[in-house]
Amino acid sequence: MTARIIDGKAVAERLRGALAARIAGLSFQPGLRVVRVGDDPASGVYVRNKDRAAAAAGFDSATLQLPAETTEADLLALVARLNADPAVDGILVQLPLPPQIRQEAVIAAIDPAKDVDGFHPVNAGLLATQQPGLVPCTPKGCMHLLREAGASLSGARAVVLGRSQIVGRPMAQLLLAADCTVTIAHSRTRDLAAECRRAEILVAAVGRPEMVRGDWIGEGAIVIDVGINRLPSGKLAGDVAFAEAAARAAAITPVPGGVGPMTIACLLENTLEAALRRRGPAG
Ligand SMILES: Nc1nc2c(c(=O)[nH]1)N[C@@H](CN(C=O)c1ccc(C(=O)N[C@@H](CCC(=O)O)C(=O)O)cc1)CN2
Repeated sequence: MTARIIDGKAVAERLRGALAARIAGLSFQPGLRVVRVGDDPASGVYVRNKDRAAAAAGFDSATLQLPAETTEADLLALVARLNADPAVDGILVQLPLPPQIRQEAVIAAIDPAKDVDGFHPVNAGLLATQQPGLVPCTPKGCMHLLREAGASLSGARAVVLGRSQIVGRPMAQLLLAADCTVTIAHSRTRDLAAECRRAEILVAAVGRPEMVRGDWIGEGAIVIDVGINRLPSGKLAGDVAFAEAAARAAAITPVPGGVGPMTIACLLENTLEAALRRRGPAG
């Protein structure tokens, strides 16, 4: 079998186009503020791409850049100001944060109604209890891609490799809500390869370049690779050994050009959703 490549860049472009059309019909511009602390170069690229995509789709978007030595108290004060600003519908604090700032404290300080990352415990709880809330962008993007690949989810055996708060756990919740039979596998799982091989849908989110080898893939599986790992050569690699896996899978996402662009498109989707919930269609 040679896998169909799931083109995340194209799907993201379509989604951004659809969002732009919806925003053009509104009487207000949904507001997004991205906060970057320090000068992590990868974060710089992601934040610029978010700003560019948001502006092109018609959002009122701005990045607030803070120095690397910013204190937790200063960042919390900025979050409080953004929470109170009626022009701001979505707040995203770019991760990772410098070591003097507790990520959980900052996430917990964001108004859940403006938490377009979907990381706040209130939004995590709403997802876990199948109530409407803001859903983390990367898992949401993976669900879009699975639908795009024509995956029939109901009753399918899905394995999520990785148990992070940001990707693995919410991904498992979304697959469960779509009636998959879900296994979360992780570093302590016995015989990871065998668990993965049983999957009809495999979502790899471990952050280890090409850890998932071709013989971990069940014949005809749909493989979603969340990993974006920078190799010493400067090249990007996913968590899945792409060529080996593509020889067995029915469909697979590439890196780059798979899940990454969907993360940004879903951030915009969440910002529009947050704006409409807060303001209603007339603003
Ligand atoms: N507050 C958040 N911080 C971080 C998140 C997040 O969802 N919220 N996710 C990642 C980084 N990220 C978005 O912030 C992100 C990563 C990668 C891409 C992307 O489009 N990647 C391209 C390749 C880009 C390159 O050349 O480096 C691709 O995969 O095609 C978008 C967003 C951590 N922080």
